[in-house]
Amino acid sequence: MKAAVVVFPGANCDRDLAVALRAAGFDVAMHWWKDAGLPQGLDVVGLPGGFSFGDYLRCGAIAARAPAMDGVRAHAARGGLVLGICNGFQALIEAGLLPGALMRNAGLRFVCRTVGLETAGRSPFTHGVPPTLRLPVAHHDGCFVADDETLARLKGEGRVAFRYAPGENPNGSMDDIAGVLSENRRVLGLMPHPERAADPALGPADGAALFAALAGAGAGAPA
Ligand SMILES: NC(=O)CC[C@H](N)C(=O)O
Repeated sequence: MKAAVVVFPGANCDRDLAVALRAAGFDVAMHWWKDAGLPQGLDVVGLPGGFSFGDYLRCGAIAARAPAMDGVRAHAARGGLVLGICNGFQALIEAGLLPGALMRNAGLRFVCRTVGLETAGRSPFTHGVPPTLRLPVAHHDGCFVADDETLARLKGEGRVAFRYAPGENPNGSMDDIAGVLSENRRVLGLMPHPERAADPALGPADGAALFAALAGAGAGAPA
């Protein structure tokens, strides 16, 4: 199984994401943001967390317009799997691959802590992931908002992949939304960081289940 991680200037989770994907069994290529055209035969494209282009304009706005994103769009259009974590989630929204917006946290502060999550939607990213897990968050623009119609669609179509556990919403996201899926459920944007909690040798490893799900999906397991 093949994966690529797109590296933007200012990304700080690209290596962690590659390590987690490799541990789950993927061959991982690092793909520089300014190179158009992703490697052939990819199962998964990962957009890492961080501060791409210094978070100028809006978080993820410049990354969304990088040459590599044309390849990401083409991969998604073919039904390929795309995982955007934190800044990667922001870039997927800015690129129009996921709906809604990620606004400044409700408390107007950078939030860096571990939060409880509930697995909500069925998808290639959640198959076999336990119903509750704990993952770290680290962001200042993580407050998911959407208009009423979009929110109703996301909920009605089971496209909320993860919610913050009751009382643990760190950023004021509507309906406690922590992660959303595309219409075909093969693009996931997730604010918490599974790649920072994926190796039991380093501490809690609830995030590993998500990469195992992806590996299963890449190998043709049911979504
Ligand atoms: N950890 C991250 O990816 C941070 C995302 C973004 N720079 C923010 O702070 O909201």
